[in-house]
Amino acid sequence: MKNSVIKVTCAIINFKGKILVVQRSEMMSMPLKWEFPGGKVEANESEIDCIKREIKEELDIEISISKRLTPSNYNYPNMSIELIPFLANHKEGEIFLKEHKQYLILAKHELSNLDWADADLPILKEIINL
Ligand SMILES: Nc1nc2c([nH]c(=O)n2[C@@H]2O[C@H](COP(=O)(O)OP(=O)(O)OP(=O)(O)O)[C@@H](O)[C@H]2O)c(=O)[nH]1
Repeated sequence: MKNSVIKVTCAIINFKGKILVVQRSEMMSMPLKWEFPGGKVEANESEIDCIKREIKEELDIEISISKRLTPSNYNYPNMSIELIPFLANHKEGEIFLKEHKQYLILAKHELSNLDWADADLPILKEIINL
């Protein structure tokens, strides 16, 4: 399993022109790192179904997807991931965090101040240049 690439989707969710970001909890791997909400694609699941499911599970909100951005391939010491980003809009529901420590809704120029998971850095760059 060590050599297989794990597919992970994540969502860059637009809230009135700002972007929702979440911080991993102390109990998760990569504790306290910031990331875009999302998670692993399950067997026989489409990327779009995956991101909608993960957002419902993690934040209890519904989103609509507007665009797939460029995937980021990253080799962590113990695993390799393909992180697949989607631009999304908040459709309905109030945010209720099920797993993460906290969330922030930030303007684009504020994003780079956070301590991000390494795989997210190319995605961050793409978003800032959009
Ligand atoms: N959701 C999400 N995961 C990310 C991002 N960047 C990044 O490196 N990851 C990594 O991709 C994996 C996502 O899987 P997950 O969210 O389903 O994982 P998890 O915390 O349950 O995983 P684990 O318990 O296996 O570590 C995690 O190892 C996470 O650290 C990101 O922006 N969003």
